[in-house]
Amino acid sequence: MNQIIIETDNLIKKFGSNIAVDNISLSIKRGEVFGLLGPNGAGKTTLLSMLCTILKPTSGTARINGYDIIRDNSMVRKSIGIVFQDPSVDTDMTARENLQMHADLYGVPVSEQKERIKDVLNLVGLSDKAEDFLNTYSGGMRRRLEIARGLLHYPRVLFLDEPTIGLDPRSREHIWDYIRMLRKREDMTVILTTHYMEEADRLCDRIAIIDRGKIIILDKPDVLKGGIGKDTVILITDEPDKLQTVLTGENISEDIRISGRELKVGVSHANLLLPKIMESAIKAGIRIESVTISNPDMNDVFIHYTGKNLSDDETRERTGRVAMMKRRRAR
Ligand SMILES: Nc1ncnc2c1ncn2[C@@H]1O[C@H](COP(=O)(O)OP(=O)(O)OP(=O)(O)O)[C@@H](O)[C@H]1O
Repeated sequence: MNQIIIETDNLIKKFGSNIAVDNISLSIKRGEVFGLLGPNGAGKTTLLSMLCTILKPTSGTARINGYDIIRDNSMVRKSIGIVFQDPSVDTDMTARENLQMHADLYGVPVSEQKERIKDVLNLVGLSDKAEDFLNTYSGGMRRRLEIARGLLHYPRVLFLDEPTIGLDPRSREHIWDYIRMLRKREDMTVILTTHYMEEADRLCDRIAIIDRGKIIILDKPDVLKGGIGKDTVILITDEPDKLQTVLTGENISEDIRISGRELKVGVSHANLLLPKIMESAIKAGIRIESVTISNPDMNDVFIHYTGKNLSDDETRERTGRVAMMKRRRAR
């Protein structure tokens, strides 16, 4: 489990004067699910494309499964599976025909093709749909088939660029289950990019947040969430202004916001400070109607490190873009 399967050394990619990937060095362990988060244009796809040998680095290099991405690129390609953003299954074929065509492209020996196709279809839960035409598949099923296709040659590392974009919540859950199973059953390393913070949180062992081509922070989701040092205590009271004055006077927090009867108090460790907050309120004769503690989530982490919020407009816009792309392809 501790064996390093991906190692990058000062990887740089420039497009003219634009530095898309700016000196990235990182190590990823065998069997990890590793997430790359970042705003649009942060350099995630460029980094993945270099690791997949689709793009040549401007300088620096990386090793995957022991092979150098520049010197041994054909061995790197044999070690990896790729599922990139653009939906690319041919809808006029059955799932089996589609996999057959890709088994030929990947150079899977003919004698092994039947068994492998059976295996990967089973792995993504599409065995009973093998003879169905892909134009009858849902978006989630097509995505699962793309993952099956990326697994045909039994790669050690699977790259997933936005594996669940445009899918409904139930299909996303399905894809998450398959990714977890792959890691467990196949000891496969999975590198994924996503714009869904909850997805990254629930799925990834470690997450790197990238902005302007650089890794800003890299750690386990729990450490990232704990590290921004901010919980929010939400108090409902008839006297929010008075309570704010009391809490400020007691030096409990400088980050207190009032909205109607609600008082939001930003603190570093809510569990430790809550008794003190309640005690101060009681002493001042202020009645508290309810108390809730809100811990930081990955979205808070993302905003903290990038200053941007991906949870709303941008995600919706991207989802719409992919839906449009699919509609165009279907014509
Ligand atoms: N082929 C290219 N030619 C010129 N510039 C490029 C090319 N590919 C990417 N870039 C630029 O490199 C930077 C990083 O882009 P990249 O697509 O890697 O970001 P990203 O984090 O994957 O973004 P997104 O989340 O939108 O997919 C951007 O400024 C982009 O405009």
